[in-house]
Amino acid sequence: MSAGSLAGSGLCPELVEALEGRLGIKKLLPIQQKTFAALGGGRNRHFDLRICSPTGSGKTLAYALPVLQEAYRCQRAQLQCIAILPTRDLAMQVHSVFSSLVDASRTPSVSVGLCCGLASLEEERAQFQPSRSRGHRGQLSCSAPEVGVEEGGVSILVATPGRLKSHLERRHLRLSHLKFLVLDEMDRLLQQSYHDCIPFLLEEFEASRRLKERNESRGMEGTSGRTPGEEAEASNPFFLQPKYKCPAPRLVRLSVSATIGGDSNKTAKIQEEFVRTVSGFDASAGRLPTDKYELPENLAEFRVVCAKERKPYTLLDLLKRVEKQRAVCFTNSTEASHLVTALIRKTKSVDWTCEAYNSRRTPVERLEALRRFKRGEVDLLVASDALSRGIDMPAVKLVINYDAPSSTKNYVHRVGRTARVGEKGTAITILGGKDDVGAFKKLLRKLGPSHTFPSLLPQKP
Ligand SMILES: Nc1ncnc2c1ncn2[C@@H]1O[C@H](COP(=O)(O)OP(=O)(O)OP(=O)(O)O)[C@@H](O)[C@H]1O
Repeated sequence: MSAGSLAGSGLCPELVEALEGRLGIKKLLPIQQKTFAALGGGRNRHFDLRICSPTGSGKTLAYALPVLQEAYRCQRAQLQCIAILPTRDLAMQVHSVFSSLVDASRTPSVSVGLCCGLASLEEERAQFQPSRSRGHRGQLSCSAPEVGVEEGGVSILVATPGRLKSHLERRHLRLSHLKFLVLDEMDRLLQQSYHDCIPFLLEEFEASRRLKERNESRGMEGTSGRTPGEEAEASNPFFLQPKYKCPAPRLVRLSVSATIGGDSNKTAKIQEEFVRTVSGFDASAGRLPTDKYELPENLAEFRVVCAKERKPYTLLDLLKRVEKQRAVCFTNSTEASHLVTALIRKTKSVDWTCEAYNSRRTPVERLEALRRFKRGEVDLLVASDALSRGIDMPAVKLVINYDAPSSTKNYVHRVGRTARVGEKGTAITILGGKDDVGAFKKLLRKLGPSHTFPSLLPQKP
């Protein structure tokens, strides 16, 4: 059996079938193997976990697989996992990863919901309503329902912070069975103004757990025997045995990012307990990459230097020089993204088709732009940093930084849209004058002594 093969991975048959059949995945990537092992296939919930690994290394499935395996094991229509993503586009992307696996596995007790503001609060709330007609093999909880809170409904909820908070404030969600809280792009979630959602969620979870314990001690909950899920587990060799029996559900926080920082003041907000790290970073395996980031292995980096005011011409010249391919061009603002798009479209001698992708466009327009890009109808997406984090575009070959990135993290996430999952990719940064060159040199120092400053783009690459 080869390393990482699905057959020897400990994954349940539903997931193996879904991965192979729906996603065409034949083996697990290193960060996926490590995370699955650390979490004992979703059963080991004795510590919180930070999942740190370079862009495009497969972190989404790294957390999705143990979460789903645990949901299949339990076979209960209860909310077991909330995954929080900083933007709507990312939430939709992660929702579609979970959904494609769940749809392919045809396990009616497990379902996935999405709350990111695409629909009204009431429409989103409908996902949390019990759906007894689904004929799930598990059972709805015997515990007394909390006032205003629905039982049943989705097992995995993917949400943006603001929207999740709105549902929590209205008590639309029952949290007492929650096992996993995923904070994807954790460092960005903590940066944004709405990060107060996370302490709020943790407080709600605690309150809900206390209520459940009170109810149990008053004899209101009558589950003494094994659940159907536990019965199935006892005879199922695919589920790993836990080292210790877990008492009441413990909330495991899974923090995920290619650039998790070591700022303990910020991470304190997440209230991690006995935190461990699984790392896909070679040099710092087992430790947090606090001030050191890593780029994808097969990334070729170049720079082009020009006078500030000549940047538009330099970009056009670049597009004429390099072979037309699927590419993303980053700007530092939505205005610049629109201006650059208009410029390329107007320039007859440049035959790249392009679209603007930024926060000024509606979510539907952005989704459509992404779809057209993925279908190959658009060669170049001109994006503000709305696209720099997490968006998965497997076939991107080239990233152009029209505006120099503002930080090391920003550079890592931008260029990480290419050279994903072992593919080759190129990043070209346009530097407008000495100041840009100096600032860029400074921010790249954080990539460590082994990183060499990108060379000048050859005349004929
Ligand atoms: N085991 C696997 N085998 C082959 N491809 C995989 C595997 N797991 C994931 N992928 C693919 O790898 C790509 C990148 O995965 P993903 O988006 O999870 O990366 P990431 O590490 O979260 O990146 P980022 O840090 O940029 O968000 C996706 O297209 C995904 O389908």
